[in-house]
Amino acid sequence: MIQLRNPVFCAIDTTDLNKATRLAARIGDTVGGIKLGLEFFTSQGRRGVEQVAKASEAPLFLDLKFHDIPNTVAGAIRAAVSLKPAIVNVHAGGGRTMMQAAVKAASEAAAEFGVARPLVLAVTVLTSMDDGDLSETGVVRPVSDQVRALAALARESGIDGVVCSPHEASVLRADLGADFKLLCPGVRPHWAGADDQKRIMTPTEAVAAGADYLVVGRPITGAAEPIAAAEKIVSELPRRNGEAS
Ligand SMILES: O=c1ccn([C@@H]2O[C@H](COP(=O)(O)O)[C@@H](O)[C@H]2O)c(=O)[nH]1
Repeated sequence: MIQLRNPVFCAIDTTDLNKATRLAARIGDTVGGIKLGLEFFTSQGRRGVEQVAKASEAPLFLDLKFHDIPNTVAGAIRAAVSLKPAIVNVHAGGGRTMMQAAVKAASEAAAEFGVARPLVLAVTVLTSMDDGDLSETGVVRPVSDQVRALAALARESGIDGVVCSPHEASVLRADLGADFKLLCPGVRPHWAGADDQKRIMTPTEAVAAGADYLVVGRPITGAAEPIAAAEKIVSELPRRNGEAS
């Protein structure tokens, strides 16, 4: 269980350590959490993550989307847990045994390091993909069917929730119940462009569809006034139980 002031995680996608640290320090009081992903981690590594996390009180989503054999993913999750993230993730396409190994490694590492176990989420189909993109990978059923199948497999494997687009949130909520976490990138306020995202909704629509957490990057980080952009997004969302006013 993670406590957030609101459901918005700001994706800080940059290779620049100072920029990431400054933004995390400033935006941590506005958004619910911050997200660091492959671009930042590949350039700045663990030390970079530690510095950014220290600059902000906000919970950290370490979005490294592990996709490898079970033993390798377990080792990577173990290393990630020592950075005290609130959320980590793997690709559901890695399969049942890999997802089970990830959850087990997260529990064991949390106990060993004396930290809270992060939520372990599974990425279903990337929000940058539509039916045509998916079929080019050899998966010929519609994105929505593939997301449902991967989410069901993730839940059976002990995973806490999935990364999906807001388009699939309502059906996954109906399929998998209230406790299964739905984290949605592909979120765009009406005043922002889609960029490379293909399955998008506005923040308000995404929450109404059943998303627990929203990930918003460029509409905030690319704005002339990132804090004002984040405030605008957050202020339009309904307040939910336990969220700060
Ligand atoms: O399916 C997915 C999984 C992860 N992401 C990540 O979320 C952010 C979105 O950034 P925007 O700038 O708001 O598009 C980014 O870090 C992705 O790596 C995703 O978009 N879709």
